[in-house]
Amino acid sequence: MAVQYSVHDDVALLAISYPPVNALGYEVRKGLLECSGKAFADQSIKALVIVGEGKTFPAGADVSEFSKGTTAEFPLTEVIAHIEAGPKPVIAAIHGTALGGGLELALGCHFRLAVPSAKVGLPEVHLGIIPGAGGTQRLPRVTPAVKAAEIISSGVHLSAQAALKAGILDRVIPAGEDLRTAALAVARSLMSSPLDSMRVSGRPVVGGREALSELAALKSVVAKKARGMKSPVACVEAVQAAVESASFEDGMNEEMRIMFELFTDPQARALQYAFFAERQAKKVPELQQLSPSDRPAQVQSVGIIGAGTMGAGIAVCFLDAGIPVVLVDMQQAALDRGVGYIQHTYDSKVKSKRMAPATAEKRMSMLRGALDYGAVSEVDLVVEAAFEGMAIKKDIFGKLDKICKADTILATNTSTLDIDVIASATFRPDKVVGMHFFSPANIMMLLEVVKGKASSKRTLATAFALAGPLKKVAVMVGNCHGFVGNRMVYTYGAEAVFLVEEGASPAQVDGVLEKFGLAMGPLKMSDLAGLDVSWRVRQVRRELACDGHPPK
Ligand SMILES: C[C@H](O)CC(=O)SCCNC(=O)CCNC(=O)[C@H](O)C(C)(C)COP(=O)(O)OP(=O)(O)OC[C@H]1O[C@@H](n2cnc3c(N)ncnc32)[C@H](O)[C@@H]1OP(=O)(O)O
Repeated sequence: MAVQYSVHDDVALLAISYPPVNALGYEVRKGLLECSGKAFADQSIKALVIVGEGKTFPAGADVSEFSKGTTAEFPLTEVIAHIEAGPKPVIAAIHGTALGGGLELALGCHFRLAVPSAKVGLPEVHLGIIPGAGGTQRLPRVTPAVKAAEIISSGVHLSAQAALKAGILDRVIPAGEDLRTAALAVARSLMSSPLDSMRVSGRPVVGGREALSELAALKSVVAKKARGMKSPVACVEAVQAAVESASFEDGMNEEMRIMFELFTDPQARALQYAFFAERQAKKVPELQQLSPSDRPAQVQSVGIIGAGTMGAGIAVCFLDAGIPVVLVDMQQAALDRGVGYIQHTYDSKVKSKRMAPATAEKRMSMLRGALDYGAVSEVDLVVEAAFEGMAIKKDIFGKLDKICKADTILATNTSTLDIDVIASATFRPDKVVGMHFFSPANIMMLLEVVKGKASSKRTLATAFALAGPLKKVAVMVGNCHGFVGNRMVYTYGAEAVFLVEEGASPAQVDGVLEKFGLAMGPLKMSDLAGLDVSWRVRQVRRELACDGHPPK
């Protein structure tokens, strides 16, 4: 049973049990409709509570159904309308993440209660769609329309406190208090209250038509940032429809029209594919069911060799994850530049109010600069981010092997070079692995974990597990020239250069691709990564080339 029904005196408790995230799939929607109908019809029941079993309130509609077409059976919009229109108060008791359809369900309830650690949001925009079960119409009826549009178009997850402040939640219970007990008490306190004012759909849009000029301004900001993505703009338009429509029903019809248009769009299909692909990438067969000795090592300190753009960017990733860093460079000037880059990164976050000054200070206090390898002798992991040259890398790894404690994992950030050759410079090839970050390392999400022929499961599992705290998407790749990311970039970059050779200006080439939606054109990207790096890579590719073909 996807929804379990239990009676607590005069309150019915509907517990959604549909692992892993209680997504609102067919069985859940059917269960909610049946169980709420049963409670509404039972004279001895005076109120209902909806909770999620396990780790969360529903985290959204079941995205896996989108391509199967089963969302049309017991549509979520109708389930929510049935609950909202019902004759008895329904309390949403939220823990974990009430996202997308989950928050839409809660907004259809008459009271929203949450634990302090709960998060809520409408992240549909990341799947190329808009909240299509009333979210764009109900959210602006509990929080100002412009704020609603910001929340929906950004897909941000709000903390329980922020959601309470915004009017999205009605109460946050103190930490440690039992959610179900608190929800049952709220249900009892509301049993004889009139329901009309508790039905969000019956309320006016917060801010009314005066919000329209601010919404228009927001739409142009969002359109600029969206770079061709349709859903962020559509999110604002759906909220505009809430303001402009004569009734809630008219607004709902417009939401449905926009949703229908986006639902089958290739952008939505691609983003939904990416959603599942990212999760699939986590499931590396050989790293499933690890024996205790193969499980990831605790990484409590990190050494980074090379204070250039990559090294400094990687240092920021670890500092942000709360892991102390020793940054090593052989040149004082280079070390100063690297530390300066890190300081500048935090200063700009503080300046733009994205980080509290105390947090920035704490991160900087976890950074130590050094001019010799001896400084990393005791760290758990070293990430080498020196120049892209095999002789340099082998020399560094040989030295690290002698200096570092026996169980230190040695990772290289090489973007192209053979991990096995680098590992051969050590007496611990099982503890050598590639951890290839993409420039700028503290911003780009992808982390290639490169598997050498001797890399042990524990080494690979450690590098892979770091993706969590580093907030990266890790992908396990084989050891070949350029791995996966750069093999794609070579072809893409080469075509860009051919266009320049044929007469287009670099600005034109980048401009067209940026207009298409890329954050940065390929030629700007080469500038950022360093033209010297590309040059070195081309030299190696030429040396490795066989009969004029690129290396395998
Ligand atoms: C009509 C409505 O407006 C339309 C919608 O509601 S669209 C859906 C909106 N909701 C979302 O986009 C939320 C998507 N999910 C998430 O952000 C995250 O999964 C989460 C924050 C809930 C949990 O994160 P985390 O703990 O890191 O677990 P994560 O690995 O992402 O997911 C766990 C599993 O749940 C699945 N899952 C998560 N959300 C899902 C969803 N909405 N539908 C189907 N499966 C989902 C994942 O595919 C994964 O399955 P797997 O173990 O088989 O690979």
